[in-house]
Amino acid sequence: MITIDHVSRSYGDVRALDDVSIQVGRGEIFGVVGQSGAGKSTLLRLVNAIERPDSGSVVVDDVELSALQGRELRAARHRIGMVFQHFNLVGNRTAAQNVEFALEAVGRTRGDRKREARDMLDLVGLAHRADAYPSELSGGQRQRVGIARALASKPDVLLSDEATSALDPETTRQILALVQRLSADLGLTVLLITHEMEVVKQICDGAALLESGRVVEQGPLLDLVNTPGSRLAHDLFPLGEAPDLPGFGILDLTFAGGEAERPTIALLARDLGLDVSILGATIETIGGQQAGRTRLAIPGGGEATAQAVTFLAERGVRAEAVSSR
Ligand SMILES: Nc1ncnc2c1ncn2[C@@H]1O[C@H](COP(=O)(O)OP(=O)(O)OP(=O)(O)O)[C@@H](O)[C@H]1O
Repeated sequence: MITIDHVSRSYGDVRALDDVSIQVGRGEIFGVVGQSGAGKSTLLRLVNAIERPDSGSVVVDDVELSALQGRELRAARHRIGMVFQHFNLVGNRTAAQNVEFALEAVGRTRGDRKREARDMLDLVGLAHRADAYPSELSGGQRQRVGIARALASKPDVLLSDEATSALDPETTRQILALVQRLSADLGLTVLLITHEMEVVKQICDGAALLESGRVVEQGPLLDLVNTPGSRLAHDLFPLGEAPDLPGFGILDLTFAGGEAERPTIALLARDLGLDVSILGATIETIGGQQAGRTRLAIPGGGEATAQAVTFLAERGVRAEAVSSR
């Protein structure tokens, strides 16, 4: 649905994007993460056809955006909805009128606009506040209006620019659940940029990590979790600094999919006769499957730790020795 193919974009001497290729399938929710200045907003502007790449191509729904001009370009933009961190609502217009603006842009009649705007607000659970002004709405409600507006022209693609960064954790969860439901119900493809790993964990099917304009990792979330040394996996499931425990080896285990449900650690302790301690664990449901990381202290140091790594590998659990003495 979205194919970003070998795209580069520079501003003067700054190479904001450097040979970036990302594919997002229809109905998929894909997250792009990276530190400030990594190139996330630039990427979104290219997918939104606000800017063009210096080289490479951006194809959305089989249409190459960089080849379009004038009316065709405007029509293609209406196939793409956008939500923003600070909602970007018009302050002296009601929630309904904000949504009607988007419908006016695609040429709906006045009567249709009113009806469709109410329908859209209903879809995001805000029909009862249709006549409220943005200043009378909470942050979460404003973002619901922003989503209703973005989806009013019935786009195939929703782009989200840090849409939950200004919201508290509970409101963030509710807005993400709404986006996930809309994506499933409407077959909407979602590309979101965020610096919040919680967002990626809660709703993304896949993710890419951008660094200085380059993609350093990308893939389906469960594959990333299973990739040795994956930085995204470490960021998704942080265990913090490894403690210094003399006489113990420290092992970080990564579980993804079915292994999380098996009593692997109990087997390790029983079969190898090790008094294993669990120092930390983080387990979540990703794409309907359990995934996470667990940090163990293995008594006996190097040899016992190596034995444990082999034991776990034989059972499909990846273990990395963090430190051993
Ligand atoms: N219009 C512009 N003119 C000049 N430089 C720009 C422009 N837009 C982006 N850049 C530069 O390109 C690089 C990538 O910027 P971009 O805004 O895409 O990063 P980002 O990952 O979105 O950062 P943030 O999370 O802070 O928004 C930065 O070095 C930035 O200074």
